[in-house]
Amino acid sequence: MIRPTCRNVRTALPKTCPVHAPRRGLTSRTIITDNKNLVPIRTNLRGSSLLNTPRLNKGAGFTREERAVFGLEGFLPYDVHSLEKQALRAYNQLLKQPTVILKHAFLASLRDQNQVLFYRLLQDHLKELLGVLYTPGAAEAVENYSNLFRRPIGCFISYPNHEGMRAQLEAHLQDVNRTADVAYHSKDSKDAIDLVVVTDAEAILGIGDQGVGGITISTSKAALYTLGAGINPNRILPVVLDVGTDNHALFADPLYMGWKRTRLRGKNYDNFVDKFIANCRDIFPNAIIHFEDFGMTNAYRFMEKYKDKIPMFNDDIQGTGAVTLAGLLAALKVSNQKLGDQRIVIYGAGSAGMGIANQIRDGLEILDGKTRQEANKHFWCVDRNGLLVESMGNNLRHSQQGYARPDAEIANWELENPEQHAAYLMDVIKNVKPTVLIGTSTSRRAFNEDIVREMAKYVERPIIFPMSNPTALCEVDPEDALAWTDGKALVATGSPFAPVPLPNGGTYTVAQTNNALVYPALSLGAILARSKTISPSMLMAAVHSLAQLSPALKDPGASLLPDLSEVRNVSVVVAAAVCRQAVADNNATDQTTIDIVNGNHDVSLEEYIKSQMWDPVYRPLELVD
Ligand SMILES: NC(=O)c1ccc[n+]([C@@H]2O[C@H](COP(=O)([O-])OP(=O)(O)OC[C@H]3O[C@@H](n4cnc5c(N)ncnc54)[C@H](O)[C@@H]3O)[C@@H](O)[C@H]2O)c1
Ligand SMILES: O=C(O)C[C@H](O)C(=O)O
Ligand SMILES: [Mn+2]
Repeated sequence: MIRPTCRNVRTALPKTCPVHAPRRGLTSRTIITDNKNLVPIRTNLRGSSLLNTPRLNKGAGFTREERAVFGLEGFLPYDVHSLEKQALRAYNQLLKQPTVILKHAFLASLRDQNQVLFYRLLQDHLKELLGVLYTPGAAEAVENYSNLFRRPIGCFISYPNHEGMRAQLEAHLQDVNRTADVAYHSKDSKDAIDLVVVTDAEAILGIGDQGVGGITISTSKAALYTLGAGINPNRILPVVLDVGTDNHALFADPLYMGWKRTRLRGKNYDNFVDKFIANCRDIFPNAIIHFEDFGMTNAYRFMEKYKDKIPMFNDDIQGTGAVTLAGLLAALKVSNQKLGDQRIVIYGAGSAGMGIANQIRDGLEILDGKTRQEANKHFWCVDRNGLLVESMGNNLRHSQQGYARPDAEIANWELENPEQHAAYLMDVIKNVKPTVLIGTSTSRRAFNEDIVREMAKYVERPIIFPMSNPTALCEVDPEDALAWTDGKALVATGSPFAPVPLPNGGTYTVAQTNNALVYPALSLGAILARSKTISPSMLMAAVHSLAQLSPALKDPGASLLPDLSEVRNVSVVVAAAVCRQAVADNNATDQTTIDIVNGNHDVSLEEYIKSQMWDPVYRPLELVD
């Protein structure tokens, strides 16, 4: 039980209300005891307006008293149903949907009707439904966005309307503030948004440019924030920046709903994104900005520009780097190896690939005391044109440059196809004899039998992480990787896979190395700390805390990382590590969190984090004029 610790109880609330205001003059958050779900939400909506407001609607769950107060009796069938009963009905309806895409559409429409029920249904069946809502189901939903469209969710910032951008964002703020939720909002109306998840949809998962349909990746990531870290869904703004599309199929589709122009590039694009960031900082000054699925060059440029100035991160680069290093550290525990002894091949040197390299490189520097130059030598990065080598010069992207190998290194290699004047994956495997092979190439089945068997010739426990999403783009099926290595490979994938029966009996549980195991907690920690930036040390704290939760540490045959359906428990631990690091680095500005981390409070950090997490339950409603 969390005891109330702040002194100024808000007078406007009933005496029993467990809400305590922050001390004056500090930027601390409201502390809510574990009775937070009893705090009423105030609204002036009644009748069908209330039923049509998903964040307040309870449908058949409205009590008799609420039906009387809010004028609902004539709008609802008589019987009052519990949330459990409603969730059962919704689940039965979902099961009748024959395909993943129809299940996804059903969930989207439920989210549009009754927010609590949507999250409750998902929470009750998380393992089963994650693949529908998130990867891989989200990929199909993005591709089919304009055809399946019913009602918009999220925020659409379209270039042709750029002059009205500020007003459009302010309209979203007003929309949130219209339902003052005193359990989560401070009095400052600008404090209504904790998190902005933004994509420009140029590189959605591994399926490329998806134009306005990219909103579904922002809304799916947002839902995972709520399910995975209890971030209040009404305090997250999912955004698509519609800057046109270079996807010909979308152009040809008469039902396409985005801006039908080729993608904006150059100065106008930069100004547009900068203006978006500036507006967000002004209108939602406390919000973390999560960048998702931007094209590689833009992803790195904007991350470099803002990461030391504002609380932002790029999930594909930094979130993916963090989850992969955590998985790798767990795998090395199983194989009894040191990070500093690894030879690492990254196949697909894009946003995710180079983000992974950067995070492992940071690990080599911090954990093994290597210099940057020494650390870089542990990597061989292979892209479309083969192994990255120094003579590629200006053809190398900025983020790839430190990792290019000297040309002299491959001069004596016997290449499979010497006429191509480049070393490809098989050449690298034969000559480097890597211990770790990571796939972020979107190249389906690129780790074929020859590649995997060749790798396994030289290494006792090959570590193979085919990270590409969705499932169909995975570089190797875990079942194959295990069969070709006599069950010795340590495998983890980006998309979910079923456990694999092993040749010698037993099964291998395939860890899902998906950034969803990290980003919800990373942001939750940063939100609670109100950290000025999301620093490398906060990311490293997330890595270590996640790696320590690896089931494989206790049982070498178990999954390398906790199951994604456990993400809510994982997030408490990881967010605590992130908060502690933010405080240790003087990066935190929230006085309550600072006090708790420093032990100057009678709640533990973990208890406090749990108390701040939003639960899918019906809260009381209070009618106001
Ligand atoms: N598991 C996770 O958490 C996670 C996170 C982010 C991205 N991903 C996945 O990683 C993949 C890449 O995403 P990204 O954002 O880095 O995209 P990206 O476009 O930035 O990078 C892909 C890179 O792969 C290269 N490539 C393409 N075909 C190749 C081939 N045949 N051989 C070698 N290289 C090839 C491209 O040139 C590019 O550099 C996607 O499938 C994405 O879903 C997974
Ligand atoms: O969305 C995911 O499942 C992970 C990642 O961000 C990706 O782009 O593949
Ligand atoms: Mn992504």
